[in-house]
Amino acid sequence: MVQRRIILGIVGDSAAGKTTLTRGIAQVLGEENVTVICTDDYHRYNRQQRSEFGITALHPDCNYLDIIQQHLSLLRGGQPILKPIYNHDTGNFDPPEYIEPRQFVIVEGLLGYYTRAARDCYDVKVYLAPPEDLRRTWKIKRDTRKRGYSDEQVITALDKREPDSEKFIRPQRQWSDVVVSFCSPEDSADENQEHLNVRLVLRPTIPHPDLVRLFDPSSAVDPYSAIRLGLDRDMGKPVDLLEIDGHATSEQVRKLEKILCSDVPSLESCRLDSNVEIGKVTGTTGETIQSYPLALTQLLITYHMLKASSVHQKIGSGGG
Ligand SMILES: Nc1ncnc2c1ncn2[C@@H]1O[C@H](COP(=O)(O)OP(=O)(O)OP(=O)(O)O)[C@@H](O)[C@H]1O
Ligand SMILES: O=C(CO)[C@H](O)[C@H](O)COP(=O)(O)O
Repeated sequence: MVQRRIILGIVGDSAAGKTTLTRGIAQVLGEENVTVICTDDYHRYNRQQRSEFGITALHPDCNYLDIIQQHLSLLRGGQPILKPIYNHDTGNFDPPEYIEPRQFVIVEGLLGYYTRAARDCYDVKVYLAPPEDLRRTWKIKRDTRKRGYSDEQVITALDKREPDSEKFIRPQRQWSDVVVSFCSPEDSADENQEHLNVRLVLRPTIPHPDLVRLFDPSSAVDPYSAIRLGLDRDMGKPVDLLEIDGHATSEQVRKLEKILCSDVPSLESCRLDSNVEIGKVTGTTGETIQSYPLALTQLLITYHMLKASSVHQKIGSGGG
């Protein structure tokens, strides 16, 4: 019997940090166990056509959502796909690629949760939602450095895309199990990305680790702690909120790490001490930064992937 694959969705607007988050999770799970699919490859039109037709890459009609759906379903069942390739250097399509899914499949892109049938294919759904000003900064720096655009071209494109971001991209937040927002500390005007905080909205749609163990029950809740857990509402629904500051100490980070590892022992080998790649991000000027908030976000998502995998193995072997 072909073992079904575990599928992680990472959805968010352009330059919201999807590739950065994905890279670390793939490293933690072991690159040899992971297939990464970017749904930019399913654009219906090339760059020139989009410009002629006056349609943005964010519009559902500009993407083969039906084929994404079919491919997700095939990948989940362990079947191969012939995936198109969109080339960001040329703005055109390359010959398609034959892909056989490995144990874990990470699907990152703009419209991954747009259709119900696609949403039903994921084991874990993450939505990336940095504040818009931070995302615009990331997009301008990334597109000018890596995709050959000028500052003015990126700003014009961002403004032109805004109505589609609002209408088609941002509403997908509601379908996610975890919303990840990296953001500058409130008291910091600069964009020192080494110290970005993370705000994790944890919806009760999947079972999260018992994070209350992070805190000493005998002491009062410390609102100034660098790791905080609370209750909140997101898009009108009750959620848990885990906040991790960029200046969290290694002691606090290890405590959280220990909780994740105690539930999923196979995470032990992925701890920050032994895994130098986790939490790494290429800064906007090309420098490499290591971020505890990013590392812990990657560990938490990996935790959910491994949990989903162990549940399916149990079901597959007839266990409860
Ligand atoms: N957690 C983070 N901390 C600091 N900088 C980040 C973080 N995530 C992303 N960035 C910055 O934003 C840029 C864009 O990120 P990334 O390429 O991961 O976005 P993306 O969502 O995959 O974009 P696209 O969908 O357009 O390909 C990165 O090159 C990096 O400079
Ligand atoms: O929103 C995007 C996600 O990466 C890109 O802008 C879209 O894929 C089109 O790519 P390009 O600008 O290279 O033609």
